Amino acid sequence: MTFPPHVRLVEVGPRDGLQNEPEAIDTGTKLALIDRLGAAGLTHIEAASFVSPKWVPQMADHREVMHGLRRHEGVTYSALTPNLKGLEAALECGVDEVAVFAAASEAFSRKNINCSVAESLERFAPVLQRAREANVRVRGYVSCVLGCPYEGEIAPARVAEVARALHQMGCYEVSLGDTIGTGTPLKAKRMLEAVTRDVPMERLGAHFHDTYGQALANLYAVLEEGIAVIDSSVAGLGGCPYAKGASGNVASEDVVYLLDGLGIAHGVDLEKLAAAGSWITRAIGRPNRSKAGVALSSR
Ligand SMILES: CC(C)(COP(=O)([O-])OP(=O)([O-])OC[C@H]1O[C@@H](n2cnc3c(N)ncnc32)[C@H](O)[C@@H]1OP(=O)([O-])[O-])[C@@H](O)C(=O)NCCC(=O)NCCSC(=O)C[C@@](C)(O)CC(=O)[O-]
Repeated sequence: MTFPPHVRLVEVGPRDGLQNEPEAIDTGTKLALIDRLGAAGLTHIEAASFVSPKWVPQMADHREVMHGLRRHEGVTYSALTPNLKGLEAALECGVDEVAVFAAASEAFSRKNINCSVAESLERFAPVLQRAREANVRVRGYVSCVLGCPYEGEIAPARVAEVARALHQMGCYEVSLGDTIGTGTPLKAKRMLEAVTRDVPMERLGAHFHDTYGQALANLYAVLEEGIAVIDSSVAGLGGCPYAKGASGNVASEDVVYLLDGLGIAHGVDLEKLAAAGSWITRAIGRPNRSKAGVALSSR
């Protein structure tokens, strides 16, 4: 059993965590959260999403968020950009990095971005081209890697195919999303085994939701295989607007606690992170879904 010596956390709370909130969250609250996350030592923060405000109203203030950032040194502030329109707007706002998002499920792709998987990949090609010209790195997501809310089981070979396409078109990293959190450790290992036949492990990240309480177990399983990039959301905020019933990402505080226990370096100050989690859940009136966060904050 060999764990990676260091894991990079990609904090997706301000985007994946907040995108599904039914009540409007003011830009100031989002900015204060992002600031606290940077102060806690997170080096990669997904801050906004340049998608259609009709589709995801909560992310409509993407410009204000990007312009209002109090930037911490060494932190990459990224945003989702599903097409050229989103990319151009994100570049105007000085985004450090962008992400395109595909799915391993046809039905989910249509619900989420209104096109087939093949069409989405075609749409991403000019996004990658333009981002390259602007010297901005592109991350790729594959959703539904361990199950789809519409199609059920997803074949690992299909996940591998989409991950390979994103990698080949120039995504520096491909994040594997268990969008609805139905995965279990053995399934996660098998999926990863299939994907790493086509994409090197060091180019992959794990993006697991915790709907069935399996996210930490799944992360442990893929850490054992060598995954060294983990997406997580402070206080376990979130859910996907196009995956009914899906709960938040694995909580960042819980991941940090797990990594500490395994002796894996991560560079995050757990106390500050837990304080950020308590603060945002109070600010938006949500339960804190991080067990470690709740335990630390109530000491
Ligand atoms: C992709 C589209 C735009 C296609 O949507 P569409 O309706 O097919 O596109 P369209 O080109 O026909 O445009 C429709 C309208 O949207 C506007 N528009 C078009 N593009 C943009 C843009 N970039 N920014 C702002 N506005 C935009 C466009 O200008 C037009 O405005 P109108 O003329 O009607 O006023 C739409 O389906 C969309 O925005 N989807 C976003 C879905 C989304 O954000 N989902 C959540 C993120 S993915 C996720 O959470 C999963 C992940 C990544 O976390 C991993 C995991 O857990 O699995």
